[in-house]
Amino acid sequence: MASQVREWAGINTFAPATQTKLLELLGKLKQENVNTLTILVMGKGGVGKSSTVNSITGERVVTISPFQSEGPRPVMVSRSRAGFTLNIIDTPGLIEGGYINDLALDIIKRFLLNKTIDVLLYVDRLDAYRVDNLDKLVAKAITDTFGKRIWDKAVIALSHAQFSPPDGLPYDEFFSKRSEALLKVIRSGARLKKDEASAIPVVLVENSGRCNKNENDEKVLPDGTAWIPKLVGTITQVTLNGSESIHVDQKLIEGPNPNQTGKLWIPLIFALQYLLVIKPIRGFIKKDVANESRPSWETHESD
Ligand SMILES: Nc1nc2c(ncn2[C@@H]2O[C@H](COP(=O)(O)OP(=O)(O)OP(=O)(O)O)[C@@H](O)[C@H]2O)c(=O)[nH]1
Repeated sequence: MASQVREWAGINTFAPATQTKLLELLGKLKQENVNTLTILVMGKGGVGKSSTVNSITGERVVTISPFQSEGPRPVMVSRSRAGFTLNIIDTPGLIEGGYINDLALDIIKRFLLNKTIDVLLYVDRLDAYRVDNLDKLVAKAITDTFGKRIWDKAVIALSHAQFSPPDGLPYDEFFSKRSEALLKVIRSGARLKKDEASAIPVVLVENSGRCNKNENDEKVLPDGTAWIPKLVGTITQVTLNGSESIHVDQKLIEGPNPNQTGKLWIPLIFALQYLLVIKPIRGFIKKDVANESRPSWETHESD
């Protein structure tokens, strides 16, 4: 199967310094016997999911549109390099008209059947000023679909990182406030404990062609960090963090079967019905019959 996977040619488009760092990270994964890495990219519509997939691969593998794309279809891009396979699954936005797009979620689940998710890349924008109930619903939908443990394998990526915060607010302060607010709403939607949520790493992404570069021609954040190696480094850390990857099987897709669960109660309900209703009624009738005074005609006849 590996022979069908296309060579990861896009890595050659990165600045040499970025290429070196990426190859080092792939080497680190291979050293730990991780030869395949599958990243699931999720988030609301138009936040930069597809652009981030293209940035990581260094290729235009998925189409980008300024408008929310139509047709809720996930796409898996696979690339191999030096015996290592990278799979990235781009998914459609999870919100449609102010609600969770259940159809998109269902299609994503079925697309993932028999696949193993090593990392969940949850994308949102840095340049947003508030979180709302929709963010909470998205986090809840992800937990309801894949289970709470998927957040042990999560990295949050905030796109549009080359952004100037309003009112002269320092960039770091804006970033930490935005991260905190998002983690808080994810925590409540995903039903995570405080420490589980604060363990989720948040990294910055700038997909624009106008992203600043350093003297080595690497794409950098406003603080000078080369963001592609930083993002892939964080993905590597989460891959190797010891918590289990999420295998999507039929059972996970279908969830607990309510009919099956109901059936287990049937014998117990019958037993309780017998003990609490039928048995006492029988006893009561028997007692009643025994106590009944014989009718006068019966008494006469026997005289
Ligand atoms: N400046 C800037 N623009 C971005 C960035 N990421 C995405 N965009 C733009 O935002 C728009 C939406 O980006 P997409 O990558 O298609 O977003 P998406 O989340 O995949 O969208 P859907 O597939 O519709 O859910 C496009 O016009 C992108 O060019 C970023 O980091 N910086």
